[in-house]
Amino acid sequence: MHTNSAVLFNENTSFTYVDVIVPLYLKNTLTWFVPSQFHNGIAVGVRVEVQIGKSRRYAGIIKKIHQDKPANIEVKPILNVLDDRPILHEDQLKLWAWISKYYMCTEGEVMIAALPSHLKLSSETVVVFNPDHEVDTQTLNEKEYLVSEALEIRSELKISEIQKILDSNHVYPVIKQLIDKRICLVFEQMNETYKAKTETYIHLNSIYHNEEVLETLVNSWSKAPKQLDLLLSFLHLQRTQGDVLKSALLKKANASPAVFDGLVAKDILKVEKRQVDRLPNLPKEFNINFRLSVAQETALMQIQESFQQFPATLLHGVTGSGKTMVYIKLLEQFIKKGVQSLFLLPEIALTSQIIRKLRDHLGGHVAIYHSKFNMSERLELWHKVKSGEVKVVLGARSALFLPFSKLEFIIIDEEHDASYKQQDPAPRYNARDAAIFYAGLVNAKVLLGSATPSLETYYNATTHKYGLVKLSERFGNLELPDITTIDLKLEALDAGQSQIFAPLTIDSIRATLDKGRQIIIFQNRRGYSPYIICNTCSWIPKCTNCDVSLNYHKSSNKLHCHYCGSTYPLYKTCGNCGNQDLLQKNFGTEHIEENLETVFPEQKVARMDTDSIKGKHSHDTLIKQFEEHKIDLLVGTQMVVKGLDFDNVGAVVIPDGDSILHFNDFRVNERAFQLIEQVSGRAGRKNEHGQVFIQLRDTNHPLIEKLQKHDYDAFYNTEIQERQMFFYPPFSRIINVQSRHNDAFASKEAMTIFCNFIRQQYPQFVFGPAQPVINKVRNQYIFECMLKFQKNRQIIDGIKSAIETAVVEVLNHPHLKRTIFTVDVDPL
Ligand SMILES: Nc1ncnc2c1ncn2[C@@H]1O[C@H](COP(=O)(O)OP(=O)(O)OP(=O)(O)O)[C@@H](O)[C@H]1O
Ligand SMILES: [Zn+2]
Repeated sequence: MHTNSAVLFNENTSFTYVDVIVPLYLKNTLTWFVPSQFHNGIAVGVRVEVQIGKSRRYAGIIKKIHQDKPANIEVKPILNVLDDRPILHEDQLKLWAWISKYYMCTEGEVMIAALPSHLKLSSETVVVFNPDHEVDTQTLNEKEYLVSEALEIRSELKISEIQKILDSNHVYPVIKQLIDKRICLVFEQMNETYKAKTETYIHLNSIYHNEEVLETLVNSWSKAPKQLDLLLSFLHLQRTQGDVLKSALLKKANASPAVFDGLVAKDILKVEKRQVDRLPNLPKEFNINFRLSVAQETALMQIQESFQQFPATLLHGVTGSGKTMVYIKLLEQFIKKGVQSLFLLPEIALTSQIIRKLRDHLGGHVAIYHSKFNMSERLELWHKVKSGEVKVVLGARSALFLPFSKLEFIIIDEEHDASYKQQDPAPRYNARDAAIFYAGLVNAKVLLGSATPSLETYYNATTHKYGLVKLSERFGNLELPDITTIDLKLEALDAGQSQIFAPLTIDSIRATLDKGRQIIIFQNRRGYSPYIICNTCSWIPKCTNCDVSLNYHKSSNKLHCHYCGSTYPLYKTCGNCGNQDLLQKNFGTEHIEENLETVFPEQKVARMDTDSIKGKHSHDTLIKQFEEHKIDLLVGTQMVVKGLDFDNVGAVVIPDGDSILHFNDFRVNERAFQLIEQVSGRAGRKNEHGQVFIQLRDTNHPLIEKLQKHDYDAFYNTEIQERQMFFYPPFSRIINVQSRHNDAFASKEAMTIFCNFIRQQYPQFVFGPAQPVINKVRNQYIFECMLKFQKNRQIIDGIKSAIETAVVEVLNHPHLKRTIFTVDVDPL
């Protein structure tokens, strides 16, 4: 009975509760009770340790503090407060909430995408020992020491194992400390392959920091005079230069590594492997050593005027017009004002080229947020952005989630790029659109840049929802390249030397090479040949998990599935009729590379696609080699298209234009125009006029003439009419829904029930169920439907809630409960 009276007593005083976001797929935000000892530590944006279920623990983020006891459920207490101040601002949480609502995912899923892994902890988290960090054990308390010692021996531990080691469930604060002290890292599969560059620094064992002890050591030195010499050189260097690099020490003392190792063995010198910032810490200085052209200057002024009037402005500047220089000028102004800016780029365009350019002119004011950088660096940047120390962040879509304190300017370069949209997993958000929403929240100005804007953005600009500024000439008054078509109906492929290029194309390539200029060959397909087909019965080998045709890769001499990565041995005979007459149809980048090597044996050929950059040549190395003219012919996929700036490209060749122009999607024309105009735009950017050669059969395709005139407006005017006629975006909104199940019938039934449910309410909006072109991936059968409807707030909200109800409805059928639904809002 006395327990009851205790509760009664407490209910008179007010209880404090917190709503907490945890990095999980959970439909509803959960609520915890805050024990009184934590009352002073809690705030919105602070991480707390919470338990879900019997044993799983998470570091969640406080979203709301309140006094409303949730009805009908037992509320558990939070276990710990992990931060002494919020790790993000309330505006960030508003952005999370918007993304979750708009893109129909949970805030937990947004949290997973938004936070660097070092800020996310859960029972499943694995922490690893940081091999590059010398642990100064004196700075650790007993618990931290125990864990760091265990980590050093075992190199990785699950959080549950750490709980055992400490014989306590309260381990999150200890782990947080160890992360802050850089002794442990949170393990992430993705980063395994990335090896940060390290340099070896030397320290004196701290017992010799005491002058007397050091003197005794030196004076009583007997054997190994070379070691003593080295030690003295070290002491000298340390006094004169501060941090001592091992390489510098050995050079100065002219000593061998063995002598050095002797001093380490005696525990006199200590070795510290320090991760080198790939980017040197540049001074925060400007170096604006260029002048804008008259056209650029005018554009700059118009952008500033437009900022007074519109929340977002489109800079529509042709390829090579120098949009980057205009961005740099604007960034300079915002930095000088003391406020922050965010420069977003598609991941793949985030190369050392653009990084170099920004840092050349804006120095240490620019920081980079890149998935290639290690996790400690990302955590450090997180804090520097929050404190306002960092003024400009250059990054891909996830940089939007950084905790800016006074963000006033967002650049979204190559705004048309589909990789701003995250495909898988959820949140399936478009960082461009989320950035525009966020800018509205914090009152920042947005500049969208592109030579080939998306239809949606150009529509917004021409209907005065956004401002529009044009930059219609290339810098240095260079002309845009000439586009020539090579008609494959008339020009047979060169049967002798090449099954890929027509003789006319080869002649044109040769003429360009003879002038000492470089060439880019664009083919949007990896591998050797996209598919193999039986000449007798037309059988095509397919992936048994994914129902897509397999691609032959010569380097592995195997057939590859580009969807699930499975490989298959090469077929010698047809799997259907047994005939041995198998043909390779079409060609991928690998085949082109090989072909060029045969036709141009004297020239250096290289390939840039996701296969080639995994190996010894990284994306950046290839770009650098091409810049330095060490490569004559560069074959590549989309990767060669994105915003690259080379000075000596004489020609761009597109060997298979038809495959770009014919594709089963309502955005085919937009994609084709963007792709061809962008890849063409890599030619003739400096000095001399560039050429583009497109091999194709469909030479009368209406896009070709518009491309030849580089007439975006003509393309837009035709395309926008078609969109209106067929009620596609930007005139309508689309949500795609897919069902997946390892049983084909179940998947179809699930989608059918789903569609019927939505149809009851919105009969005219549902298109489906349908089987997508690729209808089996990783042994899951896929069915889909498209919901297409008016851009009307009420309808959109209605449809979204109907989708949620319909999913629940389907999953209520016992035999369908394992169906996976994915919802893609504004799919690309
Ligand atoms: N004002 C200027 N002074 C000196 N060089 C300039 C200036 N403007 C542009 N350039 C040079 O012209 C080239 C093209 O500029 P930039 O790369 O900014 O074009 P862009 O508009 O971004 O093109 P794309 O859309 O094709 O990526 C670059 O090498 C750039 O350094
Ligand atoms: Zn497959």
